[in-house]
Amino acid sequence: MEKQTLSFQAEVKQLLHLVAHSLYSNKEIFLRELISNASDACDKLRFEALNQNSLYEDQPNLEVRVSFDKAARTITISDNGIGLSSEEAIANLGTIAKSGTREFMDKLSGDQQKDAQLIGQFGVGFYSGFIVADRITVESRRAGARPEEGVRWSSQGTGDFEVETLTRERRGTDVILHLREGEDEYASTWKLKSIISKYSDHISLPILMRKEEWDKDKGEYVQQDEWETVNQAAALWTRSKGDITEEQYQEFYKQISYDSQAPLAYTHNRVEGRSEYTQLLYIPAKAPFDLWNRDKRGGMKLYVKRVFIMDDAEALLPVYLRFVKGVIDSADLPLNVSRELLQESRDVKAIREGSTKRVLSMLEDLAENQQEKYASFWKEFGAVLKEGVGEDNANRERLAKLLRFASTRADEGVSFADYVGRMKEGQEAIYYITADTLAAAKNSPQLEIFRKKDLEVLLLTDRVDEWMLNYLYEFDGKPLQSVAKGAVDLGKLQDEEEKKKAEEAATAFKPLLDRLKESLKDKAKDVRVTTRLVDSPACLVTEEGEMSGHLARLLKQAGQSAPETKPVLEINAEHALVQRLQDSERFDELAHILFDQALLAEGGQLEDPAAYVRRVNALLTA
Ligand SMILES: Nc1ncnc2c1ncn2[C@@H]1O[C@H](COP(=O)(O)OP(=O)(O)OP(=O)(O)O)[C@@H](O)[C@H]1O
Repeated sequence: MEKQTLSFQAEVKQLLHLVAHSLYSNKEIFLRELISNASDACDKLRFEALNQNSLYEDQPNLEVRVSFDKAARTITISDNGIGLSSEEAIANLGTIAKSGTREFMDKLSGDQQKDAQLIGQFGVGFYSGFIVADRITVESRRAGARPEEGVRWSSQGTGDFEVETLTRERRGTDVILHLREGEDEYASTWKLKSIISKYSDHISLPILMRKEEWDKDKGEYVQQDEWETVNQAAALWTRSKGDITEEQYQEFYKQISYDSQAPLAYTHNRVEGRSEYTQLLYIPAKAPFDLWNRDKRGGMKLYVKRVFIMDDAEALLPVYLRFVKGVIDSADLPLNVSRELLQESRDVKAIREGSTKRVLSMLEDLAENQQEKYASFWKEFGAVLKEGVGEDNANRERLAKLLRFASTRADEGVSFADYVGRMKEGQEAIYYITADTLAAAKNSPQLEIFRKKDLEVLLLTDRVDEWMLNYLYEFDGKPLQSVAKGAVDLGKLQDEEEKKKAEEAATAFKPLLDRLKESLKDKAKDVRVTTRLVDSPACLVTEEGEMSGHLARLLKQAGQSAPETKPVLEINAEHALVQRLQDSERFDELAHILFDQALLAEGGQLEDPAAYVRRVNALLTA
């Protein structure tokens, strides 16, 4: 192939610009990224060679070599992994194949610090070489290809790159960084070694560098021909816990997660028994930018007997734990296991169940012993954990204990157990209300009687709450009851006198109720007198068993159809407005205003806002 000049994909150009402008605060990560790619390339070779042993050619020992040339001002990262064909070099080093690239680019704010963090999460990979290099040359030959099928790729990291054919005896890849002006400090054994031990110690392959010896005559260290291994070269999770430092656990996490922050918690175990595997699971401190994308599940890496099998092995954990990052290394699965096979495997099922339990134990431990950490976990991932209540029957009770809510007592951090502990004598149910925002929930008229009687009500404002409540009926034998559904029945908490008063009011107001029903027959299913209101004249409630107004609105917003159910209008017989209604000449107008205001108060939208404004204005000018 003649030398060709090709243009980078638009996203790569954008990314390169960011690499040069946002990542300078942590330059040394380039080495971690390139060593990680080299190690991935060796993993890929080992995997392909399972079916084709000849790919090893005459070099069965996989390794990464890091070297430098002070005079030429270059650093070279070499591996004898799978290598690249010309087509692969063009495709893989000219574009970003990752899904979600667009979405990622849209998130960038222009604020360099924030963007640098996001880029960290996304992983700049190969392109991070341009942090310290103003030209990168890649020389490679794919395992199994002929020597004359090698490729040289080269770019200055701006608009385009060059590719040409190359004859190369060795399989695998050399990445040669031509250092930028002022970056010469990286061309040093000491510097490179220290970066490797900081970031890449856990890489399971040997990373080799040339030995150096002190030359008395020259008065400096001189490179020898001999190479030495400069990392531990044992996959971190295979080592015993006692031999791993906190820093090493954290560094490994950063490596697999692209998160620049330390994890919130982790657990590392060797599981024996029916299924044998090692698990190393981390809970991040912060939610990634694409947490809400249920299809994006990049957390878990699967190894079988230390051979890397796949990234994003979603079968290893349920969807609601998609924020967990980590590694599973199975001793039982076949090496040629595919994604499809994983779904059906009994061993994988055992791993999934075991890992789910481990994560839940880790969370329980935080909730019990490190409440601040748990609160911060909850803020980041609580809403995702709630999905588990619907999805994971087996662990529903454990999950329910981990839930935290706002309530009329505290704006956050209330557990069911806290609530139950504070229940009044005679209180039989756990009361809750759902709304779009905390303010709307707090100010809802439906809460008035509960406030008056000093009964705590949970305020649920996550979108997933309504859905979750379809699966959660009770906690600790106490039913969950919406304060906006059905007639309010405080049971033993209501005294006889109140009950009597309500009944009397219902009889006395019968004619008024009949008129209201007639006026509002297109809007309200029923109109009744209630004791749940103290300060407000009216509110809307849903019949027991019907979909709440809040959920119906959420579904509509999401473009789904919701059954058209009419709410019940409840009125406060003691309110001045209701009293005035009795003998008003503008009965019909007032009736509609009463209904519309009740709808507004619960966060609903008026079907005909203009008519509402007209009615109110007519009253104001009357
Ligand atoms: N040393 C290498 N040997 C073989 N292929 C490589 C090597 N380095 C990079 N590549 C190829 O180039 C692609 C792009 O690398 P890059 O580091 O940008 O992204 P990635 O490795 O896919 O993702 P990430 O680094 O975020 O995990 C890789 O997927 C791989 O196919």
